[in-house]
Amino acid sequence: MVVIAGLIFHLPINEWLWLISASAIVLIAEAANTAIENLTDLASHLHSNDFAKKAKDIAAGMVLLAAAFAVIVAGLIFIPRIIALF
Ligand SMILES: Nc1ncnc2c1ncn2[C@@H]1O[C@H](COP(=O)(O)OP(=O)(O)OP(=O)(O)O)[C@@H](O)[C@H]1O
Repeated sequence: MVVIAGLIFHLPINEWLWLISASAIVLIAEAANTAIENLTDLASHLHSNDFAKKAKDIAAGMVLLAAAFAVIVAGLIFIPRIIALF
């Protein structure tokens, strides 16, 4: 959707770089989160453990922060252009 919107609005190269960077950060955070979840399950042997809970919650928070950053970047780029359409 972001790529299609970027093509429709003919974004300049610097804004494409922000969008690509934000998307890459989300994918990297998701990959790190998945790796941490798997390592945590391995280390905790799938048993309930406070350290395992904290590790998974912090890793999930990392993805949330990355997603929030991507939403802010996309909002700053697209909201003024969408408003200008009306
Ligand atoms: N071994 C554990 N001990 C204690 N709490 C755990 C443990 N494993 C998971 N939890 C808690 O359950 C929540 C969900 O864990 P889960 O492994 O399903 O991760 P998830 O964030 O739902 O992963 P996914 O990315 O697959 O959706 C964690 O955020 C954590 O709070």
